[in-house]
Amino acid sequence: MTHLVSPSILSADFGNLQRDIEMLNASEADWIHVDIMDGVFVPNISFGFPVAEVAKKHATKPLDVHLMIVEPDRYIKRFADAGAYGLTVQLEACPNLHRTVQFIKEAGCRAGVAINPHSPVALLDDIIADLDLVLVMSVNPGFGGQHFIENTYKKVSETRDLVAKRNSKALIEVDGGVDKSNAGKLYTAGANVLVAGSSVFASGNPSAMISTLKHA
Ligand SMILES: O=C(CO)[C@H](O)[C@H](O)COP(=O)(O)O
Ligand SMILES: [Fe+2]
Repeated sequence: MTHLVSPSILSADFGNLQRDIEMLNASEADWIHVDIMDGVFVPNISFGFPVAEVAKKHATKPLDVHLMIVEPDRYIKRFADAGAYGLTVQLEACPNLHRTVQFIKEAGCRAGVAINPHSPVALLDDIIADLDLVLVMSVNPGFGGQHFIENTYKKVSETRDLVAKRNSKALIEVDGGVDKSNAGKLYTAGANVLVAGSSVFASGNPSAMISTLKHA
């Protein structure tokens, strides 16, 4: 079973971003999670291309870019050019999701789709075979440091069942409120990739916390 950790730089120190990314390079982190928020799809604005490019410049690990933006098709090529390894769009932001997924692949990136806490896993039924990643949101997107929603475990196991049923190769990622208290249970439910922002960067020893999450 694949167990990866993707620390979110949303919780990094932006005054010392290079230092924090070098810490991630030296840690057991597998990917680096980059949260793009537009203030329209979500009620918060995080950062855009310049910060993603700094992440790419210093990171030795793949960038796992999570687009919490409306009309993501307009920006897929630019994030691919900025060095994204994976591009994950929100299902709720994509009226033509199949086309968006093809755009991501044509841009040379792994294609991910995120579902919000209120969106049923069944909405992925006819797209999951085309995906490299499903991101099950365990908070309402827009902010770091929120409380983990318990219904996520059920959704992760439903996603695992759908991946098997549709013979999909998609990894299952969970994002929001992930910490050492829920990481092991998420892996047991079927998660492959855990995103963690505040639990990593607010801990006294981020690198050790990444290892704790990876081996939970
Ligand atoms: O997509 C996100 C928020 O919308 C972030 O990736 C997520 O919240 C990570 O932060 P934390 O681990 O602190 O919850
Ligand atoms: Fe995220």
